[in-house]
Amino acid sequence: MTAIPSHAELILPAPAKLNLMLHILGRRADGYHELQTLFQFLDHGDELGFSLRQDGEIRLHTPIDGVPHDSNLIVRAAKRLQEASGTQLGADIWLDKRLPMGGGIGGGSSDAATTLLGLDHLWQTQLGEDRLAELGLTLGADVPVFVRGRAAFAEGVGERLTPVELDEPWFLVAVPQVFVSTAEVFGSPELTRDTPPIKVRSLLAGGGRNDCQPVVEKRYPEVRNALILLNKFVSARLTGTGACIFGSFPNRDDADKVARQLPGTLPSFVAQGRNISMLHRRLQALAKK
Ligand SMILES: C[C@@](CO)(OP(=O)(O)O)[C@H](O)COP(=O)(O)OP(=O)(O)OC[C@H]1O[C@@H](n2ccc(N)nc2=O)[C@H](O)[C@@H]1O
Ligand SMILES: Nc1ncnc2c1ncn2[C@@H]1O[C@H](COP(=O)(O)OP(=O)(O)O)[C@@H](O)[C@H]1O
Repeated sequence: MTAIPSHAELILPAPAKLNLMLHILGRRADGYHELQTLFQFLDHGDELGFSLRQDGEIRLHTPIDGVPHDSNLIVRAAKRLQEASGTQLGADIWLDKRLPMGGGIGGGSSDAATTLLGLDHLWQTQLGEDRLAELGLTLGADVPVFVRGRAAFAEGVGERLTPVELDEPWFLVAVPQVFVSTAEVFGSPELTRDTPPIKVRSLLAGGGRNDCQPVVEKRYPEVRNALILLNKFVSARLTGTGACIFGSFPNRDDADKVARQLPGTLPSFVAQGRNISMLHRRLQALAKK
């Protein structure tokens, strides 16, 4: 059952992402970390529904437990777009939450990007992708890549994006049942922050790792145990700061077979890696209508 009513005027996906690798190069004066990371989208995600309101109100009708209405990235994104565009319009919004939260697969950031693009379309504010990516960055480091919708090599804190063409394998993503705090991982004394920068070309030839993984494995036994388990079938790696881990397969069947062998205590899903996000594919289809 979807949480989105059939009368919603616009229904759009908010896909997950994976960090196929994540290197930490250093720490900036403001405490944020300089990264190099490779983002690819998954054909699996949340879904959002939008309808116009003439009274300027932003109403999210599907609250998330533990996230107050005005802190929800969807509401924050909608308000940021109202301020930036000066529109007098508002919106009713519904979220069908399918992605695990705080899992390193970017659900909150993707919801924010889908809200920016969806309302820009509905309100006809026509801010353009550059301005929307800029607005997105004020909501979170991962929002711009979802606004752009192209698999990318990211530098800086994730905002300097170079689009890349990657293979599109199938991924098995396992979801250890633990919440990993991004701030705790980045704040850990044992985190290595001195990986030398690499060129995107050498990365595409293969390789890379996730520098956060040793810290997360040490602090979160649930993640360490899940990695041990998945590594029995496929080379497994952490995405972002976790808790989700993933392995890649040449086809869906192989991924499904491994998924069936994981214990019930380790939920998982299978999805294809995509270089153009399904949000953008949907928006392109709408533009052609
Ligand atoms: C690590 C990545 C990789 O894609 O993803 P996730 O695991 O969150 O999905 C992101 O860079 C996460 O970016 P984002 O999700 O915006 O992080 P935030 O919640 O804003 O950051 C939480 C905290 O982590 C630290 N932080 C975050 C990003 C960064 N480049 N350096 C940092 O030091 C900061 O202390 C910040 O206050
Ligand atoms: N719409 C939203 N969806 C998910 N999380 C949200 C949302 N709005 C705010 N948040 C907050 O952002 C945190 C990180 O969410 P999420 O993007 O799922 O994690 P990650 O960046 O690790 O993939 C959540 O724990 C929650 O407190």
